[in-house]
Amino acid sequence: MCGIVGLVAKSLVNQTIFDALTVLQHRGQDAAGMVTCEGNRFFLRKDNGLVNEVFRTRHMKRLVGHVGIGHVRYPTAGSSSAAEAQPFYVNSPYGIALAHNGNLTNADELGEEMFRADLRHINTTSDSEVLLNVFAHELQRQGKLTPDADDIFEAVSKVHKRVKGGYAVVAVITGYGVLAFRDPNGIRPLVYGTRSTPEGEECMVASESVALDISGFTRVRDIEPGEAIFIDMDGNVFTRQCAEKTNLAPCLFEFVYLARPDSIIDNVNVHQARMRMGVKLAEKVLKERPDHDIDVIIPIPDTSRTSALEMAKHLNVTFREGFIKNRYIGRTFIMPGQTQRKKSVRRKLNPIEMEFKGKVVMLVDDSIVRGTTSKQIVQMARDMGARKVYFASAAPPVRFPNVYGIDMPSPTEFIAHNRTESEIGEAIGADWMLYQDLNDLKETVAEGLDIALTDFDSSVFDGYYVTGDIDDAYLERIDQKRNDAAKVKPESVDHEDEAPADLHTKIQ
Ligand SMILES: O=P(O)(O)OC[C@H]1O[C@H](OP(=O)(O)OP(=O)(O)O)[C@H](O)[C@@H]1O
Ligand SMILES: NC(=O)CC[C@H](N)C(=O)O
Ligand SMILES: [Mg+2]
Repeated sequence: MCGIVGLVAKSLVNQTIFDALTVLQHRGQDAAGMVTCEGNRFFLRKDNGLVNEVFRTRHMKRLVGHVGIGHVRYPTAGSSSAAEAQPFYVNSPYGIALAHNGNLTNADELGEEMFRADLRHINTTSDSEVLLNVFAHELQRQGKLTPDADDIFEAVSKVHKRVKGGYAVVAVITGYGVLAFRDPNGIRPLVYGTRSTPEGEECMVASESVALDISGFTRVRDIEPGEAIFIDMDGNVFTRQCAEKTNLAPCLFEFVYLARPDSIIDNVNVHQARMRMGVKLAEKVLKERPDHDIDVIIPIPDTSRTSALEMAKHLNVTFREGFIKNRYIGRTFIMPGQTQRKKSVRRKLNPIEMEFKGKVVMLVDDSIVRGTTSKQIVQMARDMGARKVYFASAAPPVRFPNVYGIDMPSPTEFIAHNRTESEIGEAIGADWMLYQDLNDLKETVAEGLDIALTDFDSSVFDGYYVTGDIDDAYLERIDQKRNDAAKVKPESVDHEDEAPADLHTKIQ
């Protein structure tokens, strides 16, 4: 789940895009990039690293123009080399740069089609480069010297016909403006907002509304599944539904873990949804063990804090921050390798002994995927003298691979693989294991909405894939290609050495 942003402003966009990317950093920590456009020229800076490492003052000074897009990357396809950082660029037609959150499930077939039928060259193993080329090809086929919004929307309609998977996209077309669109199931989030300035209205599109908030944009609405929005260079906004068949089925994991709590996604207040997850967990505790002996509820920071606090309140049990998080270490789950993830948990979280000693503790996390965090945390709680250690997860067991933009390709790597809930508890060393039920989780997200939200991409929990194109052979293929062992490279191999040479003018 990368983070994307697109902006058409009345003054330079570089700082506002930078600010947006810093609050979308939780969606991708591996690479960052930005393209700005002035007149008929693009300016590109992208590299591996966090936002404030990639964009130094010297780069920012040269990212000129009042139109641009940005990206933070968490790879789900191809390699993690800097050459696959986004945005990607093609010079024809017009000059287009594109950034993508999600994952295409037919990228291999499309890549082949690009080569054989569309006579286009793809230079990396990134699915996003394929997506850009499909769009470029379809826009070129409109055959216009100066395309208008209708031509651009027509090309997006064609993209929806060819591309499968999860995709929220921002693109900038040289001299014309910024385009954004969302897949027909609305799997990955996309929202837009506006800001008034003395020079006129400015428009931003982003993965999460928090990006709008911090720069004073007012959220207008989510982009609908299949819908596209085009903002021309003067800031005029055009929207159109470009897909024939749509069905809102947002990724349930966004609400559990991926998104920031201060975002609103598909009209769902993520913070409130997580609070309700805590209440549901408390209800389940009371149902399973009405005479429970929990002394204290301790969250595993950061993401579970919101639900753990509400769970404690509902159970009338003390809530304590027993683990202190090192604020300088990023999210462990989205780190690229298991060795790094494993090491990071201990460096990131340190227990406070008095909160554990002699107590029956209920640890709460938002989710358990590989069990990297929970195993170590339970052990830490015991080392601190906890009498009993219980564990609750605000999401059901993660049992199935994700194919829409979360790098979880390999079911055998999940702690829940071939284990019942109580066996998972044993595997992480907990005395009692409590999981949220899937229906309860869905209810916590959908509660209180004006328009009913009934469908979700809940594939990681139930193995149902909303795009309808996923079979066992596909899952087997991505497992072989992207499991942790397949990704491990000998220490001596420098990713930069394998990267295709830079083809485009890039600000160094
Ligand atoms: O079972 P695992 O494979 O360990 O994955 C699940 C854990 O990873 C995430 O935390 P992360 O450190 O990424 O981010 P957070 O600080 O936002 O909680 C998530 O919140 C769980 O704690
Ligand atoms: N997490 C994502 O959204 C990844 C986008 C794209 N598939 C990539 O690997 O770069
Ligand atoms: Mg966590």
